[in-house]
Amino acid sequence: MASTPQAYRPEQTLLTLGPDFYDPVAAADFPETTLRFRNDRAAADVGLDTLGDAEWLAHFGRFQPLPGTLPQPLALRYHGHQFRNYNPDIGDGRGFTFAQMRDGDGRLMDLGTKGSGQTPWSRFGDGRLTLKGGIREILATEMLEALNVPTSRTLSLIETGEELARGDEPSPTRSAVMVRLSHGHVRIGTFQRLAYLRDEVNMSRLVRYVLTNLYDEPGDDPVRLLDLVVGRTARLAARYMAAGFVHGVLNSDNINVTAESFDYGPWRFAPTWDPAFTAAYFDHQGLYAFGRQPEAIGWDVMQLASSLRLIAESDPLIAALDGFAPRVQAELTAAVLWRLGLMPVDDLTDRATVRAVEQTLRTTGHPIDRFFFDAFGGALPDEYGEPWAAVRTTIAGHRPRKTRDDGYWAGEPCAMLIDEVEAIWAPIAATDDWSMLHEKLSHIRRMGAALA
Ligand SMILES: Nc1ncnc2c1ncn2[C@@H]1O[C@H](COP(=O)(O)OP(=O)(O)OP(=O)(O)O)[C@@H](O)[C@H]1O
Repeated sequence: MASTPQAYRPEQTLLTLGPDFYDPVAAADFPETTLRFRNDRAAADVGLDTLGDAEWLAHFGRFQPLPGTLPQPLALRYHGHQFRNYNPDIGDGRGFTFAQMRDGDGRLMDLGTKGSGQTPWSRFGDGRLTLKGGIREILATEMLEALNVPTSRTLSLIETGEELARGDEPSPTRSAVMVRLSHGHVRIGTFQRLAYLRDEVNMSRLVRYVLTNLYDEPGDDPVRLLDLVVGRTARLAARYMAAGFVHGVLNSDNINVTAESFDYGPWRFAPTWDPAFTAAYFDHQGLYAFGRQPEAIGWDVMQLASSLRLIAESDPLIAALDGFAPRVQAELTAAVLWRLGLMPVDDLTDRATVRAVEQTLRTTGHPIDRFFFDAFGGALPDEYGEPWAAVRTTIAGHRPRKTRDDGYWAGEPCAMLIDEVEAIWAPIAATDDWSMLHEKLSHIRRMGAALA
């Protein structure tokens, strides 16, 4: 991420896809707009940190267009497999792409919304987001960013003064509108929709759009695109595992082809290394359980390959898909070593280290966050007894990537288990006390700085 102040560089590249990809929409007219969270660190990466609070509210609560970018919000069209069932009736039902711009690294970024009102794709929904849902999204994105998982970032959360009815929250519950900063909003489901419609022209156009604008590789080769997506999604799956994160709803409409993680609904962090740990209460089969996430993401990428069959031969697509499992393995090794603050040695040694860590975490049921905190830099404290012998030996064979000088290591590990999420929400719900949230965010950012 760029560290110097960035100029605001607006774009409207999305319009080059043409009107078959989206529907112009308008934001809801909210009874109030109260600023609850502005992410100036993310804003600085796209030159928006100079906005005053009044301008911030005007753009991210009232959706007055930002200069030079999209003239009107666009609700994107997409389909997707939800828990393996194909659903052709989805699309942006409570959000839209509001603006596009370059970040400090020159990447094309989107500002997308959640809870901004109804669209042609709302079906039975109210188009709204609960305040608690927005806060959960802030917590997930900040934690994942600190733990080196590629993720969308929560740019803004504004409370909107409506009363919402929800089955999974005591109702009525408070409303909010969120803006996220994402490296594109092209989902695997965006491709699936075109395959479903057998629309070859737009499929080729979408391949070109993604390669040119999101992968910086001008071209139109669907196999090349699949190969790039395989590599990036393998990395995402591995980093979820090393972070102990369970996304909860890895449907194909929730997989961005840039493999930036997004859409934080019923997510949880796993307290222990339990492959069967499940986040969503409605995931009765454990389809998206902690240990099944690589398989779930791989399945979604297979749907991308099937969609691309519309314009490509199957053999090279299958060959590209075959790269997924080995890449997950290699990325998992790298991600676990990174979280341990260790340098790689050689392939065999690195894999042995990661295998020992995984097995011992699983058999001991030791808290994940505690272990990575204690083991950072390669020396396990004495309290870790006999069951940890193999881990102690293997990690000592690596040079540290970083020392433990940072003040973060003198405190307690920063975790984000469900009880703490609820504990952060409770004082906001009861007395509008936001202090716990802000304390937590600063602890998360201290962890991020200590790990980076
Ligand atoms: N309250 C709602 N009103 C209208 N549509 C909704 C609502 N909640 C969810 N949807 C729609 O249902 C589908 C699945 O919802 P999901 O929770 O995966 O997405 P989301 O959180 O709304 O958005 P995103 O995937 O962009 O983060 C999407 O098409 C979404 O727009």
